[in-house]
Amino acid sequence: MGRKDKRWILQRKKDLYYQLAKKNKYRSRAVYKLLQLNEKFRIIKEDDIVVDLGCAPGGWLQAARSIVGEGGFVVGVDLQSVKPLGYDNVITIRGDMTKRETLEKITSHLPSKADVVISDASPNITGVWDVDHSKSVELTTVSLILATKLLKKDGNFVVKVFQGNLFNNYVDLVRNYFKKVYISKPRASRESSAEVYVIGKGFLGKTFDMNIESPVLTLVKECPLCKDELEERREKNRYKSRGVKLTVEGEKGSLIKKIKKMRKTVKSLQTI
Ligand SMILES: C[S@@+](CC[C@H](N)C(=O)[O-])C[C@H]1O[C@@H](n2cnc3c(N)ncnc32)[C@H](O)[C@@H]1O
Repeated sequence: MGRKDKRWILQRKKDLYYQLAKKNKYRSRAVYKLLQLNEKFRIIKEDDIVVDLGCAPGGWLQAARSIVGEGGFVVGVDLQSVKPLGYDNVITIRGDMTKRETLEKITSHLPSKADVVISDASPNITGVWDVDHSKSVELTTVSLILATKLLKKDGNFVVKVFQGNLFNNYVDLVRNYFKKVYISKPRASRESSAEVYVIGKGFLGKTFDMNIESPVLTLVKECPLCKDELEERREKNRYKSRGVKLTVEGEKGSLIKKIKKMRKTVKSLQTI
C-alpha cells in the first residue's frame, strides 16, 4: 500500500460521516448528503415512488427507503450489481443508464410515473479536470433526460454535478423543465470536492427537447439514448411532413420499432 493510500484511509477513519455511516450500517457516507438535502428542500416524502440513477453500493437507496417507508417504492440502477437491501419495495437493475433498454427496464418495474428522480452517478475519475467535468455533465444530462421521461408532473429531481465551465449551461437547461431550481452543497459533501447538487422542484411535464441550443447537449449527442431519441424525432418529423399521424403508446414499447414497422406498411401500400 502506497503512502497516499495510507493517508486516505487515515483521513477516512477520522471523517465524521464515515463514522456515522459505519455505526448506522449505511452503505455509504453519501447517505447523509441526501438526508441533509431532503431536510432542506423536501424532495422525497412518505409513500413516494423514487428512481435512483447510479445507486451502488446502495446508500441513497437506504436513505430513500427510510423516507418513503412501506407505502413507497424505490428502483435503483447501476453499472455494478447491488447487494439486495432486503425490502420488497426496493428493487435494483444492473444496467447502463445511457442506454434506452435500461430506461425500458426501469419503466417496466414502476407501478406509475415517479414522484422523484435522484442521481449521484459519477463517471470514473481520471484526474484530468476537463475530461472529468465533461464526462460528469454528460451523465447529469442523461439523468435530466431520464427525469423528464420518468417523472410525473410536479415531481422532483436531484442530481450531483461536478463544477466546471459547463455548470451554468447545465443549470440553465434544468430550469427549462422545473418550476424552481436550487444549487446546494450539503454539509456532508467534502469542502475539497468539486461536487454540488442541483435540485429541480415541480416538474413542468415538458418533453425533453434535444434541439435546444446548448453546449451541454452537444456533449451527449453521441450517447446511445440520445442517438435513439434523435432518430425517433427525425422519423416523427418525416411522417409529419407526409401527413401520417402517429399515436405514441407511452415509453414502454419501442417507438422506433413501431415506426419502422409502419414505414414498411406505408411502403407496401404505396406499391399496391
Ligand atoms: C458515487 S457512486 C453512488 C453512490 C450512491 N449514491 C450511494 O450512496 O451508495 C456513483 C455510481 O454511479 C454509477 N454509474 C456511473 N456511470 C453509470 C452509468 N452509465 N449507468 C449506471 N450507473 C453509472 C457508478 O457505477 C457508481 O456506482
